[in-house]
Amino acid sequence: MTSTHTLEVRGLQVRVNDGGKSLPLLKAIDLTIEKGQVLGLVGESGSGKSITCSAILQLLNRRGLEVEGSVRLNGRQLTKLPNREIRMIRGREIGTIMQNPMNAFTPVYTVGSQFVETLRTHSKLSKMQARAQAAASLAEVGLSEPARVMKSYPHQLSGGMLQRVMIAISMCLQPALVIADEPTTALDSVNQLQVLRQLDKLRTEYGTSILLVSHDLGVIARMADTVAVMKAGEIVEHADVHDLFDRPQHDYTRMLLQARLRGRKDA
Ligand SMILES: Nc1ncnc2c1ncn2[C@@H]1O[C@H](COP(=O)(O)OP(=O)(O)OP(=O)(O)O)[C@@H](O)[C@H]1O
Repeated sequence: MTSTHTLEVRGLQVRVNDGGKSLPLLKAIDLTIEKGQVLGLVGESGSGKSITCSAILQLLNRRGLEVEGSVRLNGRQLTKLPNREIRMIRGREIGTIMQNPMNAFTPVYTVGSQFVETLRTHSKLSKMQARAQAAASLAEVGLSEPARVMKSYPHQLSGGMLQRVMIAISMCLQPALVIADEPTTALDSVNQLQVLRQLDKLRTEYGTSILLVSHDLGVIARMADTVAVMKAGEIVEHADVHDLFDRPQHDYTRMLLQARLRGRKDA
């Protein structure tokens, strides 16, 4: 059977062993994302959004959590792959953009050397070719002084700049899927807008599918094609973005939307 989805998650369960008792963190969730589409994942704090991202990235088994179910990327089952293969898939086929981009970089190497190293790990580019591509890509994401950015250490750049470096890496590697977990939460509104624009470019120009986690329903309304709503480790509603905002089916979704309206009035 051939899959038309970039990402297809079926019956994904995560359980934690707590003093001999096995407690569910994710309760058999299903998700799909089509090529070039953005799936927004929303839900209150602790509902399981980050666990979902980590489970898709195959990062949980080694943390002593029990994981079951199926995760397919362009039809290929990721759950049974050896670590070496998964490490190559992370970066090359699945890019990540996280809330705190500082964690994605090693503090003691320049941003340029880490960018070049990442490109060379996943391609056959020479050092010079990789440097040229990295600089061009930094300019493409709107960083006006690529040479300075390349020479900087991570702590010398702002969060918004580092987020855009992460996006620039994805633009070079053109992964099938980017997982963006609260990518704009730590940014001011100008940087937020720039990062969202670049994420949008990633999907329109490169056909990248994006799993976008955000507690900000304004960001979701602007970016997502479909939305999945999580509550206590379950997907309670998965709908087209317009249907979700116009005709929410689940009480919990209605509550999230009302909380947003209240937040706007209070602001
Ligand atoms: N390694 C772990 N072991 C045990 N429980 C965990 C582990 N990681 C997360 N949890 C629990 O799983 C639940 C879901 O956490 P998760 O971080 O996915 O929530 P979230 O929806 O991303 O929240 P937030 O919006 O605050 O980031 C929480 O109750 C959390 O305490």
